[in-house]
Amino acid sequence: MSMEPTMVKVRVPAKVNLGLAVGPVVSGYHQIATVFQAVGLYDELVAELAEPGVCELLGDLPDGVTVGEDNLAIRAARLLMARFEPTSGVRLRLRKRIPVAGGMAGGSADAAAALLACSVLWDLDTDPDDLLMYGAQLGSDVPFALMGGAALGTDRGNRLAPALSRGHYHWVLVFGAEGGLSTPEVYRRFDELNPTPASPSVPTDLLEALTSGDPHAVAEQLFNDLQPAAISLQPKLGETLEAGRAAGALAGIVSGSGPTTAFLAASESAALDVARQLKAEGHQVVRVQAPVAGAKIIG
Ligand SMILES: C[C@](O)(CO)[C@H](O)COP(=O)(O)OP(=O)(O)OC[C@H]1O[C@@H](n2ccc(N)nc2=O)[C@H](O)[C@@H]1O
Ligand SMILES: Nc1ncnc2c1ncn2[C@@H]1O[C@H](COP(=O)(O)OP(=O)(O)OP(=O)(O)O)[C@@H](O)[C@H]1O
Repeated sequence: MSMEPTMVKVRVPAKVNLGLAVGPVVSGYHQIATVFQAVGLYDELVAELAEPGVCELLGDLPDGVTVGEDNLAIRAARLLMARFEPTSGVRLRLRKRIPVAGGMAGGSADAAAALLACSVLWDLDTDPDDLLMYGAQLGSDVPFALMGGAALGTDRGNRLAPALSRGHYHWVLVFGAEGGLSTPEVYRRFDELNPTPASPSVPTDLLEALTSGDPHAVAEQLFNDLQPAAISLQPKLGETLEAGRAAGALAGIVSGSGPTTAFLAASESAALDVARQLKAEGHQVVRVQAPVAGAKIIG
């Protein structure tokens, strides 16, 4: 009797970049230095065994994502299928909560979830490092979605080292009200605004703040080199950042390439107050804790 499961369910988190330094382009990608933190906002993916050769995605997906071959979850499953030629196929079901084109690595999260789910479903001979390597082939943010927690990312963002982190952080996320932002477009605007960027690095002050466990210290060190580019494409983001600070957040930043904005609060009750006020002003708001684990099997 086979002990292999016929169905695997994976939960995978979104990310924020606590610091994002962007440098020059090398081979089509910007060199970056970033501190990733996985936050408690999750997509869920179920992978079920299917007839040989089948690789398909079902699910009621939000605007901007299709179930077709370009979906990152499908691309991840296809990559493993081509590499390992499993005897059965796979049917994926995706439940998205991470905003699409929101700067929180939602598509990357789904690719990470599919890699993990399919490797278990097909009982593949892969270790965590193999999955990180396949992830990097699918997108710069995919390895971190597998790893979770807090990490330093360099090169294209795909080369990871775990970062020491103490404490729990309370964030209020505000989703973009004017649709998503295209990551390549934000990087292009960055190039227009910064014709000769310096080689990127993460300040040790940020890493030290993270080990202190003090949200006030971390709040002082938050930065995002893509923020001016994102604001230049969606000027209202500047007003949202102001609103979050006025509502009592310690600091606010654009998350990654935006347009999600992330506000760090001093405590859970402070986050509740910030969220309540921003909601009353008409913003679409979610409260999350961080750091959380990376892609994980939950059934
Ligand atoms: C903004 C961040 O989310 C910060 O973590 C990432 O840098 C973006 O990572 P991602 O969405 O996984 O990006 P990928 O799917 O690898 O690349 C999409 C496109 O974004 C641009 N891109 C991405 C990553 C990078 N280091 N430099 C880039 O210039 C490139 O035009 C690339 O073709
Ligand atoms: N499973 C998926 N979920 C969301 N978008 C996907 C997925 N697969 C492919 N895409 C495509 O990728 C584009 C970027 O989506 P995504 O949600 O990953 O953006 P993002 O969160 O801004 O990315 P990042 O933070 O990594 O830059 C979408 O516009 C969509 O067309």
